[in-house]
Amino acid sequence: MIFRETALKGAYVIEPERKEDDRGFFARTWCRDEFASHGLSTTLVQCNISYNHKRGTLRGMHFQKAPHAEIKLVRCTAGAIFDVIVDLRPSSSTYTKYVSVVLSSVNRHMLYIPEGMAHGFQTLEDSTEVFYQMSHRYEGLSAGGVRWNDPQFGIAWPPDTRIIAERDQQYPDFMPEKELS
Ligand SMILES: Cc1cn([C@H]2C[C@H](O)[C@@H](COP(=O)(O)OP(=O)(O)O[C@H]3O[C@H](C)C(=O)[C@H](O)[C@H]3O)O2)c(=O)[nH]c1=O
Repeated sequence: MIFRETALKGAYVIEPERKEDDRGFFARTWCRDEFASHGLSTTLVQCNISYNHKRGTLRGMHFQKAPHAEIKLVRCTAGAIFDVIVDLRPSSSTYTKYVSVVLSSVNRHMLYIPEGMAHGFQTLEDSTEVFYQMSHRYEGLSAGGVRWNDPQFGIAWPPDTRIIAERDQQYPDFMPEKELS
């Protein structure tokens, strides 16, 4: 796998290395030793699927509050997503900055998301499916979120007619520091 750190420290775009032959190709999408050698978590507690009927479906921006903060490895196994992470680590030099990347069933790129980041995506195609590996179990009572269109972050989402859950529309404006309490 090829690991490229993003502008947000600790977040990586990971590209599977294809072993091609005339049948097609084989590639690893996760390897404990390779992840450990890059200083990335090898803790796997839960795997999730997110299936989305329509292009323009926007889920996020979500995180779990401490002590249930989670590391995520996200990839798109059908269709394509505009994937976004926001740095919510007050001590980080990129606090409140975001990074976006297109993950698709064609490029097979993955996004490794460390603790302290909000994550969300907008689907770019109908029938888009996302696969997650999580370092921590789901703790609904620790679920936190910031709003996808919060001016504090200024995320440049692809223009589209969006499908967004009521909860995701209603997060209050981000208040630095207070949000992470
Ligand atoms: C995340 C999660 C949810 N659920 C249940 C809770 C609800 O009954 C149902 C849908 O949950 P929710 O509406 O929070 O799903 P999303 O809006 O897709 O949330 C996800 O969207 C953004 C993009 C993320 O990065 C997280 O994976 C996650 O927060 O699944 C579970 O049972 N286990 C889980 O790990």
